[in-house]
Amino acid sequence: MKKDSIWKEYMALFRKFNKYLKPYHRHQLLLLLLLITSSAGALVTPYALKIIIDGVFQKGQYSDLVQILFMLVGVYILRIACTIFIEIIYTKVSSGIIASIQQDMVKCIMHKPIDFFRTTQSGDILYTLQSDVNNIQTSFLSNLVSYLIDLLTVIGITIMLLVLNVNLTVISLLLVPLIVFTLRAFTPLLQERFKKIQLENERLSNFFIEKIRNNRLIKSYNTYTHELNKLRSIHSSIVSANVRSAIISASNSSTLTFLVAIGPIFILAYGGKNVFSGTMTIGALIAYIQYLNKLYSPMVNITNGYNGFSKAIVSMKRVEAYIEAIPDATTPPLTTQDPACENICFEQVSLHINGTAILDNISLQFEKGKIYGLIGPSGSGKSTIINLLCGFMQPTSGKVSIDNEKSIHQLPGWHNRLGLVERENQLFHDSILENVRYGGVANSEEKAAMAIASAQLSGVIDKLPEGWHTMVTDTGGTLSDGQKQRIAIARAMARDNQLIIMDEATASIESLLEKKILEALREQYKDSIIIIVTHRMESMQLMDYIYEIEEGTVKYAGQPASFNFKKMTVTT
Ligand SMILES: Nc1ncnc2c1ncn2[C@@H]1O[C@H](COP(=O)(O)OP(=O)(O)OP(=O)(O)O)[C@@H](O)[C@H]1O
Repeated sequence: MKKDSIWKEYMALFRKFNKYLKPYHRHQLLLLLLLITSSAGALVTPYALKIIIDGVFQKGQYSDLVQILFMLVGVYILRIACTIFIEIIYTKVSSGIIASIQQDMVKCIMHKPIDFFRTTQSGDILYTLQSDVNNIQTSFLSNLVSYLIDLLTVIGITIMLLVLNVNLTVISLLLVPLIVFTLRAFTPLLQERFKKIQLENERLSNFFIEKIRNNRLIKSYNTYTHELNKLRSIHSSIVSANVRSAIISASNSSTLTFLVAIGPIFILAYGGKNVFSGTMTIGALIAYIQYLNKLYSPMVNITNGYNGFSKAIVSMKRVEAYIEAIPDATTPPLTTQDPACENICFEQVSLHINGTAILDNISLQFEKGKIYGLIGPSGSGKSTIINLLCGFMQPTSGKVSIDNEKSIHQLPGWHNRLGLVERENQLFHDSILENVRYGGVANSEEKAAMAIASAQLSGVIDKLPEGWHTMVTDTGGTLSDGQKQRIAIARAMARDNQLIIMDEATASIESLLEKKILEALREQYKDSIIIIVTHRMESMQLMDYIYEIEEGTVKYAGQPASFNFKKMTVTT
Protein backbone atom coordinates (compact mmCIF):
# COMPACT_ATOMS: atom_id res chain seq x y z
CA MET A 1 0.00 0.00 0.00
CA LYS A 2 1.22 3.54 -0.80
CA LYS A 3 2.54 5.59 2.14
CA ASP A 4 -0.13 8.27 1.63
CA SER A 5 -2.95 5.80 1.71
CA ILE A 6 -1.44 4.18 4.83
CA TRP A 7 -1.59 7.54 6.62
CA LYS A 8 -5.13 8.09 5.37
CA GLU A 9 -6.03 4.64 6.70
CA TYR A 10 -4.47 5.47 10.09
CA MET A 11 -6.35 8.76 10.28
CA ALA A 12 -9.63 7.01 9.46
CA LEU A 13 -8.83 4.48 12.17
CA PHE A 14 -8.14 7.20 14.77
CA ARG A 15 -11.35 8.98 13.79
CA LYS A 16 -13.29 5.77 14.46
CA PHE A 17 -11.73 5.43 17.91
CA ASN A 18 -12.11 9.13 18.66
CA LYS A 19 -15.74 8.55 19.62
CA TYR A 20 -14.46 6.69 22.69
CA LEU A 21 -12.25 9.64 23.67
CA LYS A 22 -14.98 12.24 23.11
CA PRO A 23 -16.91 11.78 26.38
CA TYR A 24 -13.64 12.41 28.24
CA HIS A 25 -12.48 15.58 26.49
CA ARG A 26 -12.84 17.62 29.71
CA HIS A 27 -10.89 15.06 31.69
CA GLN A 28 -8.23 15.04 29.00
CA LEU A 29 -7.90 18.82 29.15
CA LEU A 30 -7.56 18.69 32.92
CA LEU A 31 -4.99 15.91 32.55
CA LEU A 32 -3.01 18.04 30.13
CA LEU A 33 -3.06 21.05 32.48
CA LEU A 34 -1.89 18.88 35.38
CA LEU A 35 0.91 17.42 33.28
CA ILE A 36 2.03 20.86 32.13
CA THR A 37 1.96 22.13 35.74
CA SER A 38 3.91 19.12 36.95
CA SER A 39 6.51 19.45 34.16
CA ALA A 40 6.78 23.21 34.66
CA GLY A 41 7.34 22.52 38.37
CA ALA A 42 10.37 20.44 37.41
CA LEU A 43 11.89 23.50 35.69
CA VAL A 44 11.59 25.67 38.80
CA THR A 45 14.49 24.18 40.81
CA PRO A 46 17.39 25.04 38.44
CA TYR A 47 16.06 28.57 38.00
CA ALA A 48 15.60 28.96 41.77
CA LEU A 49 19.24 27.83 42.24
CA LYS A 50 20.34 30.48 39.75
CA ILE A 51 18.45 33.14 41.77
CA ILE A 52 19.94 31.86 45.04
CA ILE A 53 23.53 31.81 43.70
CA ASP A 54 23.46 34.96 41.57
CA GLY A 55 21.01 37.05 43.64
CA VAL A 56 20.47 36.00 47.27
CA PHE A 57 24.11 35.03 48.10
CA GLN A 58 25.45 38.15 46.34
CA LYS A 59 23.09 40.86 47.58
CA GLY A 60 20.23 39.27 49.60
CA GLN A 61 19.57 38.17 53.22
CA TYR A 62 19.05 34.82 54.98
CA SER A 63 15.26 35.42 55.18
CA ASP A 64 15.17 35.65 51.34
CA LEU A 65 16.81 32.21 51.16
CA VAL A 66 14.23 30.73 53.61
CA GLN A 67 11.42 32.26 51.56
CA ILE A 68 12.67 30.66 48.34
CA LEU A 69 13.17 27.30 50.08
CA PHE A 70 9.58 27.42 51.37
CA MET A 71 8.43 28.20 47.86
CA LEU A 72 10.39 25.18 46.57
CA VAL A 73 8.72 22.91 49.16
CA GLY A 74 5.35 24.32 48.02
CA VAL A 75 6.24 23.48 44.42
CA TYR A 76 7.20 19.90 45.42
CA ILE A 77 3.88 19.45 47.25
CA LEU A 78 2.02 20.81 44.22
CA ARG A 79 3.87 18.35 41.96
CA ILE A 80 2.99 15.44 44.26
CA ALA A 81 -0.69 16.50 44.25
CA CYS A 82 -0.56 16.77 40.43
CA THR A 83 0.94 13.28 40.13
CA ILE A 84 -1.81 11.79 42.32
CA PHE A 85 -4.57 13.50 40.30
CA ILE A 86 -2.91 12.55 37.00
CA GLU A 87 -2.90 8.88 38.08
CA ILE A 88 -6.54 9.02 39.21
CA ILE A 89 -7.81 10.79 36.07
CA TYR A 90 -5.74 8.65 33.71
CA THR A 91 -7.01 5.45 35.36
CA LYS A 92 -10.63 6.66 35.24
CA VAL A 93 -10.42 7.78 31.61
CA SER A 94 -8.47 4.83 30.22
CA SER A 95 -10.57 2.25 32.12
CA GLY A 96 -13.75 3.99 30.92
CA ILE A 97 -12.56 3.97 27.32
CA ILE A 98 -11.54 0.32 27.48
CA ALA A 99 -14.90 -0.59 29.06
CA SER A 100 -16.83 1.25 26.28
CA ILE A 101 -14.79 -0.46 23.55
CA GLN A 102 -15.35 -3.87 25.13
CA GLN A 103 -19.09 -3.22 25.58
CA ASP A 104 -19.44 -2.25 21.91
CA MET A 105 -17.43 -5.28 20.87
CA VAL A 106 -19.59 -7.62 22.92
CA LYS A 107 -22.76 -6.04 21.45
CA CYS A 108 -21.35 -6.57 17.99
CA ILE A 109 -20.15 -10.12 18.65
CA MET A 110 -23.46 -11.18 20.21
CA HIS A 111 -25.29 -9.97 17.08
CA LYS A 112 -22.95 -11.64 14.61
CA PRO A 113 -24.64 -14.17 12.33
CA ILE A 114 -24.44 -17.72 13.58
CA ASP A 115 -22.05 -18.63 10.78
CA PHE A 116 -19.50 -16.32 12.38
CA PHE A 117 -19.41 -18.56 15.46
CA ARG A 118 -19.12 -21.67 13.32
CA THR A 119 -16.13 -20.31 11.48
CA THR A 120 -14.35 -18.33 14.19
CA GLN A 121 -12.50 -19.91 17.09
CA SER A 122 -13.47 -18.74 20.59
CA GLY A 123 -9.82 -18.08 21.45
CA ASP A 124 -9.52 -15.56 18.58
CA ILE A 125 -12.52 -13.61 19.82
CA LEU A 126 -11.37 -13.75 23.44
CA TYR A 127 -7.86 -12.65 22.55
CA THR A 128 -9.09 -9.60 20.65
CA LEU A 129 -11.56 -8.75 23.42
CA GLN A 130 -8.90 -8.83 26.10
CA SER A 131 -5.35 -8.56 24.84
CA ASP A 132 -5.94 -6.29 21.86
CA VAL A 133 -8.13 -3.95 23.87
CA ASN A 134 -5.56 -3.88 26.70
CA ASN A 135 -2.86 -3.20 24.16
CA ILE A 136 -4.78 -0.16 22.96
CA GLN A 137 -4.78 1.05 26.55
CA THR A 138 -1.08 0.46 27.19
CA SER A 139 0.36 1.31 23.77
CA PHE A 140 -1.97 4.10 22.76
CA LEU A 141 -3.76 5.81 25.63
CA SER A 142 -0.90 5.83 28.12
CA ASN A 143 1.46 6.97 25.35
CA LEU A 144 -0.80 9.72 24.12
CA VAL A 145 -0.53 12.23 26.97
CA SER A 146 3.22 11.89 27.52
CA TYR A 147 3.65 12.05 23.74
CA LEU A 148 1.86 15.38 23.70
CA ILE A 149 3.98 16.78 26.52
CA ASP A 150 7.19 15.62 24.83
CA LEU A 151 6.03 17.20 21.59
CA LEU A 152 5.32 20.53 23.32
CA THR A 153 8.73 20.40 25.02
CA VAL A 154 10.45 19.72 21.70
CA ILE A 155 8.61 22.62 20.04
CA GLY A 156 9.45 24.98 22.93
CA ILE A 157 13.13 24.06 22.98
CA THR A 158 13.36 24.28 19.17
CA ILE A 159 12.06 27.86 19.37
CA MET A 160 14.72 28.65 22.01
CA LEU A 161 17.40 27.08 19.80
CA LEU A 162 16.29 29.18 16.84
CA VAL A 163 16.45 32.30 19.00
CA LEU A 164 20.01 31.39 20.06
CA ASN A 165 21.44 30.41 16.65
CA VAL A 166 19.57 29.85 13.41
CA ASN A 167 22.45 28.16 11.54
CA LEU A 168 23.13 25.63 14.28
CA THR A 169 19.41 24.87 14.51
CA VAL A 170 19.20 24.23 10.78
CA ILE A 171 22.09 21.75 11.13
CA SER A 172 20.37 20.08 14.09
CA LEU A 173 17.13 19.81 12.12
CA LEU A 174 18.93 18.15 9.20
CA LEU A 175 18.67 14.96 11.24
CA VAL A 176 14.87 15.11 11.25
CA PRO A 177 14.38 13.64 7.73
CA LEU A 178 16.74 10.80 8.69
CA ILE A 179 14.63 10.11 11.80
CA VAL A 180 11.41 10.15 9.77
CA PHE A 181 12.96 7.87 7.14
CA THR A 182 14.05 5.37 9.84
CA LEU A 183 10.59 5.43 11.41
CA ARG A 184 8.90 4.78 8.08
CA ALA A 185 11.35 1.99 7.22
CA PHE A 186 10.89 0.14 10.50
CA THR A 187 7.17 0.67 11.08
CA PRO A 188 5.83 -1.91 8.56
CA LEU A 189 8.38 -4.49 9.78
CA LEU A 190 7.37 -3.89 13.39
CA GLN A 191 3.67 -4.08 12.61
CA GLU A 192 4.10 -7.27 10.62
CA ARG A 193 6.03 -8.87 13.52
CA PHE A 194 3.46 -7.71 16.03
CA LYS A 195 0.65 -9.12 13.89
CA LYS A 196 2.48 -12.46 13.83
CA ILE A 197 2.86 -12.39 17.63
CA GLN A 198 -0.86 -11.64 18.02
CA LEU A 199 -1.73 -14.57 15.77
CA GLU A 200 0.53 -16.91 17.73
CA ASN A 201 -1.04 -15.71 20.98
CA GLU A 202 -4.48 -16.29 19.52
CA ARG A 203 -3.39 -19.85 18.75
CA LEU A 204 -2.37 -20.19 22.38
CA SER A 205 -5.76 -18.93 23.63
CA ASN A 206 -7.52 -21.39 21.35
CA PHE A 207 -5.27 -24.15 22.62
CA PHE A 208 -6.14 -23.40 26.26
CA ILE A 209 -9.89 -23.18 25.60
CA GLU A 210 -9.87 -26.40 23.56
CA LYS A 211 -7.91 -28.35 26.17
CA ILE A 212 -10.11 -27.22 29.04
CA ARG A 213 -13.20 -28.10 27.04
CA ASN A 214 -11.84 -31.51 26.02
CA ASN A 215 -10.19 -32.44 29.30
CA ARG A 216 -12.22 -35.65 29.60
CA LEU A 217 -11.07 -36.73 26.17
CA ILE A 218 -7.43 -35.98 27.01
CA LYS A 219 -7.75 -37.99 30.23
CA SER A 220 -9.44 -40.93 28.56
CA TYR A 221 -6.91 -41.05 25.71
CA ASN A 222 -4.01 -40.36 28.06
CA THR A 223 -2.66 -37.76 25.64
CA TYR A 224 -1.01 -35.45 28.17
CA THR A 225 2.42 -35.73 26.51
CA HIS A 226 0.92 -35.23 23.06
CA GLU A 227 -0.84 -32.07 24.22
CA LEU A 228 2.23 -30.76 26.07
CA ASN A 229 4.30 -31.26 22.91
CA LYS A 230 1.75 -29.22 20.97
CA LEU A 231 1.92 -26.51 23.65
CA ARG A 232 5.74 -26.53 23.47
CA SER A 233 5.56 -26.08 19.71
CA ILE A 234 3.20 -23.09 20.04
CA HIS A 235 5.42 -21.61 22.76
CA SER A 236 8.53 -22.02 20.64
CA SER A 237 6.80 -20.18 17.75
CA ILE A 238 5.83 -17.41 20.18
CA VAL A 239 9.39 -17.17 21.54
CA SER A 240 10.92 -16.96 18.06
CA ALA A 241 8.28 -14.41 16.94
CA ASN A 242 9.03 -12.33 20.05
CA VAL A 243 12.79 -12.56 19.55
CA ARG A 244 12.50 -11.49 15.90
CA SER A 245 10.28 -8.63 16.96
CA ALA A 246 12.76 -7.65 19.69
CA ILE A 247 15.62 -7.62 17.13
CA ILE A 248 13.68 -5.26 14.83
CA SER A 249 12.48 -3.14 17.75
CA ALA A 250 15.99 -2.87 19.24
CA SER A 251 17.52 -2.01 15.83
CA ASN A 252 14.87 0.66 15.37
CA SER A 253 15.35 2.21 18.83
CA SER A 254 19.15 2.06 18.59
CA THR A 255 19.20 3.71 15.15
CA LEU A 256 16.87 6.44 16.40
CA THR A 257 18.78 6.92 19.67
CA PHE A 258 22.03 7.14 17.68
CA LEU A 259 20.55 9.74 15.32
CA VAL A 260 19.23 11.80 18.21
CA ALA A 261 22.46 11.49 20.24
CA ILE A 262 24.70 12.42 17.34
CA GLY A 263 23.11 15.90 17.21
CA PRO A 264 25.24 17.50 19.96
CA ILE A 265 28.42 16.05 18.33
CA PHE A 266 27.59 17.78 15.03
CA ILE A 267 26.87 20.96 16.94
CA LEU A 268 30.16 20.76 18.86
CA ALA A 269 32.02 20.23 15.59
CA TYR A 270 30.31 23.08 13.72
CA GLY A 271 29.85 25.38 16.73
CA GLY A 272 33.44 24.73 17.89
CA LYS A 273 34.69 25.84 14.46
CA ASN A 274 32.66 29.06 14.86
CA VAL A 275 34.14 29.61 18.32
CA PHE A 276 37.68 29.24 16.91
CA SER A 277 36.84 31.65 14.09
CA GLY A 278 35.31 34.07 16.64
CA THR A 279 31.78 34.13 15.15
CA MET A 280 30.26 32.52 18.28
CA THR A 281 30.94 32.94 22.02
CA ILE A 282 31.73 29.96 24.26
CA GLY A 283 28.79 30.89 26.52
CA ALA A 284 26.35 30.79 23.60
CA LEU A 285 27.69 27.38 22.52
CA ILE A 286 27.36 25.97 26.09
CA ALA A 287 23.82 27.35 26.42
CA TYR A 288 22.96 25.90 23.01
CA ILE A 289 24.30 22.43 23.89
CA GLN A 290 22.45 22.51 27.23
CA TYR A 291 19.21 23.19 25.42
CA LEU A 292 20.03 20.48 22.91
CA ASN A 293 20.60 18.02 25.78
CA LYS A 294 17.20 18.94 27.19
CA LEU A 295 15.80 18.04 23.79
CA TYR A 296 17.42 14.61 23.87
CA SER A 297 15.12 12.83 26.30
CA PRO A 298 11.72 13.92 24.81
CA MET A 299 13.01 13.27 21.27
CA VAL A 300 14.02 9.72 22.21
CA ASN A 301 10.66 9.23 23.93
CA ILE A 302 8.79 10.47 20.86
CA THR A 303 10.72 8.24 18.48
CA ASN A 304 10.52 5.16 20.73
CA GLY A 305 6.90 5.89 21.58
CA TYR A 306 6.13 5.51 17.92
CA ASN A 307 6.78 1.75 18.28
CA GLY A 308 3.99 1.67 20.83
CA PHE A 309 1.64 3.49 18.46
CA SER A 310 2.39 1.11 15.63
CA LYS A 311 1.57 -1.82 17.92
CA ALA A 312 -1.63 -0.06 18.95
CA ILE A 313 -2.56 0.34 15.27
CA VAL A 314 -2.33 -3.43 14.76
CA SER A 315 -4.66 -3.98 17.74
CA MET A 316 -6.98 -1.18 16.67
CA LYS A 317 -7.38 -2.76 13.23
CA ARG A 318 -8.26 -6.09 14.85
CA VAL A 319 -10.74 -4.43 17.22
CA GLU A 320 -12.16 -2.27 14.39
CA ALA A 321 -13.83 -5.31 12.82
CA TYR A 322 -15.91 -5.66 15.98
CA ILE A 323 -16.99 -2.07 16.48
CA GLU A 324 -18.37 -1.40 13.04
CA ALA A 325 -22.14 -1.27 12.76
CA ILE A 326 -22.81 -1.66 16.47
CA PRO A 327 -26.38 -2.88 16.75
CA ASP A 328 -28.93 -1.60 19.19
CA ALA A 329 -28.97 -4.27 21.89
CA THR A 330 -32.54 -3.54 22.99
CA THR A 331 -35.27 -5.63 21.43
CA PRO A 332 -38.33 -3.59 20.49
CA PRO A 333 -41.42 -4.58 22.47
CA LEU A 334 -44.18 -6.49 20.73
CA THR A 335 -47.00 -4.37 19.40
CA THR A 336 -50.63 -5.14 18.68
CA GLN A 337 -49.79 -4.84 15.00
CA ASP A 338 -47.50 -7.84 15.26
CA PRO A 339 -49.12 -11.07 14.07
CA ALA A 340 -50.65 -13.25 16.79
CA CYS A 341 -48.75 -16.31 15.50
CA GLU A 342 -51.53 -18.70 14.60
CA ASN A 343 -49.19 -20.42 12.17
CA ILE A 344 -45.72 -20.33 10.65
CA CYS A 345 -45.30 -21.09 6.96
CA PHE A 346 -42.28 -22.10 4.89
CA GLU A 347 -43.23 -21.29 1.30
CA GLN A 348 -40.91 -22.90 -1.26
CA VAL A 349 -37.89 -22.11 0.85
CA SER A 350 -34.39 -22.74 -0.43
CA LEU A 351 -31.15 -21.97 1.32
CA HIS A 352 -27.83 -22.10 -0.48
CA ILE A 353 -24.45 -21.72 1.14
CA ASN A 354 -21.43 -21.32 -1.11
CA GLY A 355 -23.42 -22.69 -4.04
CA THR A 356 -24.59 -25.80 -2.17
CA ALA A 357 -28.31 -26.27 -1.53
CA ILE A 358 -28.76 -26.92 2.19
CA LEU A 359 -32.56 -26.65 1.83
CA ASP A 360 -34.16 -27.17 -1.55
CA ASN A 361 -37.57 -25.70 -2.21
CA ILE A 362 -39.28 -26.93 0.96
CA SER A 363 -42.77 -26.01 2.14
CA LEU A 364 -43.80 -26.58 5.77
CA GLN A 365 -46.77 -25.46 7.82
CA PHE A 366 -46.77 -25.24 11.62
CA GLU A 367 -50.01 -24.45 13.45
CA LYS A 368 -50.59 -23.41 17.05
CA GLY A 369 -51.69 -26.05 19.54
CA LYS A 370 -49.73 -28.84 17.84
CA ILE A 371 -46.48 -30.62 18.53
CA TYR A 372 -44.37 -31.16 15.43
CA GLY A 373 -41.58 -33.64 15.05
CA LEU A 374 -38.69 -32.71 12.79
CA ILE A 375 -36.84 -35.87 11.97
CA GLY A 376 -34.31 -37.04 9.44
CA PRO A 377 -30.75 -38.26 9.14
CA SER A 378 -27.76 -36.29 10.34
CA GLY A 379 -26.92 -33.40 8.03
CA SER A 380 -30.34 -33.44 6.35
CA GLY A 381 -31.10 -29.78 7.24
CA LYS A 382 -33.13 -29.88 10.50
CA SER A 383 -30.99 -27.36 12.38
CA THR A 384 -31.00 -25.13 9.32
CA ILE A 385 -34.82 -25.10 9.43
CA ILE A 386 -34.57 -24.10 13.08
CA ASN A 387 -32.13 -21.34 12.25
CA LEU A 388 -34.70 -19.98 9.80
CA LEU A 389 -37.49 -20.29 12.38
CA CYS A 390 -35.41 -18.33 14.88
CA GLY A 391 -34.54 -15.66 12.33
CA PHE A 392 -30.83 -16.51 12.63
CA MET A 393 -30.66 -16.99 8.86
CA GLN A 394 -32.62 -15.78 5.87
CA PRO A 395 -33.70 -18.00 3.02
CA THR A 396 -32.00 -17.59 -0.34
CA SER A 397 -35.44 -17.83 -1.94
CA GLY A 398 -38.98 -18.36 -0.67
CA LYS A 399 -40.47 -17.02 2.54
CA VAL A 400 -40.73 -17.98 6.20
CA SER A 401 -43.78 -16.07 7.40
CA ILE A 402 -45.98 -15.75 10.46
CA ASP A 403 -49.76 -15.87 9.86
CA ASN A 404 -49.00 -15.46 6.13
CA GLU A 405 -48.13 -11.85 6.88
CA LYS A 406 -44.68 -10.87 7.99
CA SER A 407 -41.40 -12.65 7.35
CA ILE A 408 -39.73 -13.75 10.55
CA HIS A 409 -36.65 -11.63 9.97
CA GLN A 410 -38.91 -8.55 9.68
CA LEU A 411 -40.07 -9.05 13.27
CA PRO A 412 -37.32 -7.82 15.56
CA GLY A 413 -39.37 -8.66 18.67
CA TRP A 414 -39.75 -12.26 17.50
CA HIS A 415 -37.12 -13.49 19.95
CA ASN A 416 -39.36 -12.41 22.83
CA ARG A 417 -41.86 -15.07 21.83
CA LEU A 418 -39.47 -17.87 21.20
CA GLY A 419 -38.02 -20.54 23.47
CA LEU A 420 -35.12 -22.46 21.99
CA VAL A 421 -33.55 -25.40 23.79
CA GLU A 422 -30.61 -27.16 22.21
CA ARG A 423 -28.78 -30.35 22.96
CA GLU A 424 -25.55 -28.71 24.09
CA ASN A 425 -25.15 -27.41 27.60
CA GLN A 426 -26.69 -23.93 27.87
CA LEU A 427 -25.95 -22.91 31.43
CA PHE A 428 -24.47 -19.81 32.99
CA HIS A 429 -22.40 -19.52 36.14
CA ASP A 430 -25.29 -18.65 38.43
CA SER A 431 -27.90 -20.30 40.65
CA ILE A 432 -30.36 -22.80 39.18
CA LEU A 433 -33.15 -20.30 39.78
CA GLU A 434 -31.37 -17.50 37.90
CA ASN A 435 -30.55 -19.92 35.10
CA VAL A 436 -34.26 -20.68 34.79
CA ARG A 437 -35.36 -17.06 34.86
CA TYR A 438 -32.41 -15.98 32.77
CA GLY A 439 -32.43 -12.32 31.72
CA GLY A 440 -35.52 -11.63 33.80
CA VAL A 441 -37.57 -13.80 31.48
CA ALA A 442 -39.65 -15.19 34.33
CA ASN A 443 -39.90 -12.44 36.87
CA SER A 444 -41.85 -14.24 39.53
CA GLU A 445 -40.53 -17.17 41.51
CA GLU A 446 -43.92 -18.92 41.12
CA LYS A 447 -43.49 -18.97 37.35
CA ALA A 448 -39.99 -20.37 37.70
CA ALA A 449 -41.25 -23.00 40.17
CA MET A 450 -43.96 -24.07 37.73
CA ALA A 451 -41.48 -24.33 34.90
CA ILE A 452 -39.12 -26.37 37.08
CA ALA A 453 -41.96 -28.75 37.96
CA SER A 454 -43.01 -29.05 34.29
CA ALA A 455 -39.43 -29.80 33.28
CA GLN A 456 -39.47 -32.67 35.83
CA LEU A 457 -36.70 -31.04 37.84
CA SER A 458 -38.37 -30.58 41.24
CA GLY A 459 -37.15 -33.94 42.53
CA VAL A 460 -33.56 -33.08 41.68
CA ILE A 461 -33.72 -29.63 43.28
CA ASP A 462 -35.38 -30.94 46.47
CA LYS A 463 -32.35 -33.14 47.08
CA LEU A 464 -29.89 -30.25 46.86
CA PRO A 465 -28.99 -28.66 50.25
CA GLU A 466 -29.41 -25.18 48.83
CA GLY A 467 -32.33 -26.06 46.59
CA TRP A 468 -32.69 -23.86 43.55
CA HIS A 469 -30.18 -21.41 44.99
CA THR A 470 -27.47 -23.99 44.29
CA MET A 471 -24.81 -22.43 42.11
CA VAL A 472 -23.84 -24.14 38.91
CA THR A 473 -20.84 -23.41 36.70
CA ASP A 474 -21.16 -22.71 32.99
CA THR A 475 -20.26 -26.35 32.38
CA GLY A 476 -23.04 -27.47 34.72
CA GLY A 477 -20.74 -28.58 37.54
CA THR A 478 -21.88 -31.81 39.14
CA LEU A 479 -25.22 -31.91 37.32
CA SER A 480 -25.84 -34.78 34.93
CA ASP A 481 -26.38 -34.08 31.22
CA GLY A 482 -30.09 -34.86 31.58
CA GLN A 483 -30.39 -32.48 34.56
CA LYS A 484 -28.65 -29.72 32.62
CA GLN A 485 -31.03 -30.26 29.71
CA ARG A 486 -34.00 -30.06 32.06
CA ILE A 487 -32.81 -26.69 33.45
CA ALA A 488 -32.66 -25.39 29.87
CA ILE A 489 -36.15 -26.77 29.20
CA ALA A 490 -37.44 -25.11 32.38
CA ARG A 491 -35.99 -21.82 31.14
CA ALA A 492 -37.97 -22.11 27.90
CA MET A 493 -41.11 -23.05 29.84
CA ALA A 494 -40.81 -20.11 32.25
CA ARG A 495 -42.05 -17.65 29.65
CA ASP A 496 -45.17 -17.36 27.51
CA ASN A 497 -43.56 -18.39 24.26
CA GLN A 498 -45.52 -18.72 21.06
CA LEU A 499 -42.96 -21.04 19.60
CA ILE A 500 -40.98 -23.61 21.55
CA ILE A 501 -38.21 -25.43 19.74
CA MET A 502 -36.38 -28.33 21.28
CA ASP A 503 -33.45 -29.35 19.10
CA GLU A 504 -32.49 -32.77 20.48
CA ALA A 505 -33.02 -31.14 23.86
CA THR A 506 -34.21 -34.36 25.45
CA ALA A 507 -31.46 -36.57 24.03
CA SER A 508 -30.01 -37.20 27.50
CA ILE A 509 -33.36 -37.56 29.27
CA GLU A 510 -34.94 -40.99 29.75
CA SER A 511 -38.09 -41.72 27.75
CA LEU A 512 -40.49 -41.66 30.72
CA LEU A 513 -39.37 -38.20 31.83
CA GLU A 514 -39.39 -36.98 28.24
CA LYS A 515 -42.98 -38.15 27.92
CA LYS A 516 -43.96 -36.23 31.07
CA ILE A 517 -42.21 -33.10 29.79
CA LEU A 518 -44.07 -33.33 26.48
CA GLU A 519 -47.37 -33.77 28.33
CA ALA A 520 -46.62 -30.65 30.40
CA LEU A 521 -45.71 -28.75 27.25
CA ARG A 522 -48.93 -29.81 25.56
CA GLU A 523 -50.93 -28.79 28.63
CA GLN A 524 -49.28 -25.41 29.21
CA TYR A 525 -48.73 -24.31 25.65
CA LYS A 526 -52.09 -25.00 24.09
CA ASP A 527 -51.85 -21.80 22.05
CA SER A 528 -48.27 -22.23 20.94
CA ILE A 529 -46.39 -24.11 18.28
CA ILE A 530 -44.03 -26.76 19.59
CA ILE A 531 -41.33 -28.20 17.35
CA ILE A 532 -39.17 -31.06 18.46
CA VAL A 533 -36.12 -32.36 16.66
CA THR A 534 -35.38 -35.89 17.67
CA HIS A 535 -33.73 -39.08 16.52
CA ARG A 536 -35.68 -41.17 19.06
CA MET A 537 -38.51 -43.24 17.56
CA GLU A 538 -40.50 -43.46 20.82
CA SER A 539 -40.54 -39.68 20.96
CA MET A 540 -41.68 -39.34 17.38
CA GLN A 541 -44.82 -41.28 18.20
CA LEU A 542 -45.80 -38.60 20.74
CA MET A 543 -45.98 -35.89 18.09
CA ASP A 544 -49.09 -34.64 16.29
CA TYR A 545 -47.35 -34.26 12.98
CA ILE A 546 -44.02 -35.28 11.53
CA TYR A 547 -41.81 -33.71 8.89
CA GLU A 548 -39.09 -36.02 7.72
CA ILE A 549 -36.26 -34.10 6.09
CA GLU A 550 -33.74 -35.70 3.79
CA GLU A 551 -31.02 -33.90 1.85
CA GLY A 552 -32.77 -30.59 2.33
CA THR A 553 -36.15 -31.73 1.04
CA VAL A 554 -39.32 -32.95 2.74
CA LYS A 555 -39.48 -36.73 2.44
CA TYR A 556 -42.55 -37.29 4.62
CA ALA A 557 -45.22 -34.97 5.99
CA GLY A 558 -48.05 -36.45 8.01
CA GLN A 559 -49.13 -38.07 11.23
CA PRO A 560 -46.82 -40.46 13.04
CA ALA A 561 -49.44 -43.22 12.78
CA SER A 562 -48.93 -43.47 9.03
CA PHE A 563 -45.14 -43.07 9.13
CA ASN A 564 -43.13 -46.16 8.42
CA PHE A 565 -40.54 -46.03 11.20
CA LYS A 566 -38.92 -49.25 10.01
CA LYS A 567 -37.90 -47.52 6.78
CA MET A 568 -35.87 -44.84 8.53
CA THR A 569 -32.43 -44.98 7.08
CA VAL A 570 -29.15 -44.49 8.85
CA THR A 571 -27.12 -41.97 6.95
CA THR A 572 -23.71 -40.66 7.79
N1 LIG B 1 -22.61 -22.47 7.35
C1 LIG B 1 -22.59 -23.58 6.64
N2 LIG B 1 -21.72 -23.70 5.62
C2 LIG B 1 -21.67 -24.82 4.87
N3 LIG B 1 -22.46 -25.89 5.10
C3 LIG B 1 -23.34 -25.82 6.09
C4 LIG B 1 -23.46 -24.68 6.94
N4 LIG B 1 -24.42 -24.90 7.83
C5 LIG B 1 -24.89 -26.15 7.60
N5 LIG B 1 -24.23 -26.69 6.55
C6 LIG B 1 -24.45 -28.01 5.98
O1 LIG B 1 -25.84 -28.15 5.78
C7 LIG B 1 -26.23 -29.47 6.03
C8 LIG B 1 -27.40 -29.50 7.00
O2 LIG B 1 -26.92 -29.12 8.27
P1 LIG B 1 -27.87 -29.14 9.56
O3 LIG B 1 -27.03 -28.70 10.71
O4 LIG B 1 -29.07 -28.37 9.25
O5 LIG B 1 -28.20 -30.69 9.66
P2 LIG B 1 -29.04 -31.47 10.76
O6 LIG B 1 -30.11 -32.19 10.05
O7 LIG B 1 -29.44 -30.56 11.84
O8 LIG B 1 -27.95 -32.51 11.27
P3 LIG B 1 -27.78 -33.16 12.76
O9 LIG B 1 -28.95 -34.07 12.97
O10 LIG B 1 -26.52 -33.94 12.61
O11 LIG B 1 -27.68 -32.04 13.72
C9 LIG B 1 -25.01 -30.24 6.52
O12 LIG B 1 -24.46 -30.97 5.45
C10 LIG B 1 -24.06 -29.13 6.93
O13 LIG B 1 -22.73 -29.51 6.72
